[in-house]
Amino acid sequence: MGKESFRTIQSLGRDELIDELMEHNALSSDLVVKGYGDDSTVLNHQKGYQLLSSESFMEGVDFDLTYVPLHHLGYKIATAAVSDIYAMNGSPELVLVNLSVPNKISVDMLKEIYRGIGAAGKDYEFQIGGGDLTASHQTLGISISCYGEVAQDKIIYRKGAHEGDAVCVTGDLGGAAAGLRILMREKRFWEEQDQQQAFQPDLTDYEYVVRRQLVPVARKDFIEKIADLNILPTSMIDLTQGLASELQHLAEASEMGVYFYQAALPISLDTRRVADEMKEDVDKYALYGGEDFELMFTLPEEQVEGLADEFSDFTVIGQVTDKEEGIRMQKAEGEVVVFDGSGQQL
Ligand SMILES: Nc1ncnc2c1ncn2[C@@H]1O[C@H](COP(=O)(O)OP(=O)(O)O)[C@@H](O)[C@H]1O
Ligand SMILES: Cc1ncc(C[n+]2csc(CCOP(=O)(O)OP(=O)(O)O)c2C)c(N)n1
Ligand SMILES: [Mg+2]
Repeated sequence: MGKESFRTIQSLGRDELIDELMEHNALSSDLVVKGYGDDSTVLNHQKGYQLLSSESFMEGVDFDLTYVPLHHLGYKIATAAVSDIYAMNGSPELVLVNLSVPNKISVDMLKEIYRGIGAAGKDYEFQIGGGDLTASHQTLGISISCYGEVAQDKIIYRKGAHEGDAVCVTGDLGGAAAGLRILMREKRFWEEQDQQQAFQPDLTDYEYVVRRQLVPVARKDFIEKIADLNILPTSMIDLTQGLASELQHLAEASEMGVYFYQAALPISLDTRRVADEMKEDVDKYALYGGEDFELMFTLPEEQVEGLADEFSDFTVIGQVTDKEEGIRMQKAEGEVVVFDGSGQQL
């Protein structure tokens, strides 16, 4: 391939890349209700829909073995995979685990990863159904595909948000990014020492954010609560990447705009404390940090109170607007900023 034809992945962007790759897909099976482009793939099923989601973690890109306990790694990747099933209002049933294993990883280390996946299986109620195992030269790679189910009249897509709906998020945002900052700082500190000792930082002051990074929890509780209350959000997505990017995904799929308030972003005090210490803007953790695995959903205004009466761990951050209005954030001081197509703030 000539050098002029070498297009870098960065030059295209993630969503455009996936679109281009998928141009090679030749078939459109009757089984498939929604192919790629939402949190899970949706298939027809006698009783409802089947859901499929997939997550890959590469050492050095998605995790760093210096500071990630292996059972946490197993739990976290399972969380990431089931979170996409919950984001469709489904329940996970089974996962397939693919491992690419370098020589530096022992049997006991792999068993630790599986202990984490098994613990997630108990919490989220899925079975480990099989997988694949291959060797790798240097780096550990793990991928989990998750199979789940949802009743036809309960499925929630990214599309479906209506003008005027409240835009809501569960839990708090930016904690995982704050935790990553702390772990990276401690690693740098350790590297600057003579590295005689194993990496054993004292993280007691940062317990909350470090847990948010290492062992995030998918919001099964929210899915169960809305089922109990018979509340059906009009659209939903999980927050794997930062809020800005997922707002873009939801707004685009729904062909709507979103107006939201910076001051309304739910951010814990522990997360704020880390940003202060790092002299960084905490809202950037929430907007661009990612890995919070919270759910963002839209709900007709008149249903918000009913949900709030029964479930307190969610926040209204704004409302759905006309598509022409784009994605806009009103800053605490009143200034309004627009987000462009890539989710970056203009
Ligand atoms: N390599 C790929 N080929 C085809 N589709 C892909 C690929 N990677 C991701 N997708 C699809 O793009 C959509 C978004 O994926 P992704 O950004 O990984 O979402 P999430 O953050 O919810 O895991 C999904 O529908 C997924 O199936
Ligand atoms: C060593 C290390 N580097 C970076 C991160 C941060 N990180 C890893 S995955 C991720 C979220 C986005 O992941 P991506 O693969 O783009 O998401 P998906 O395919 O699931 O949408 C972030 C912020 C991390 N946790 N550990
Ligand atoms: Mg998702």
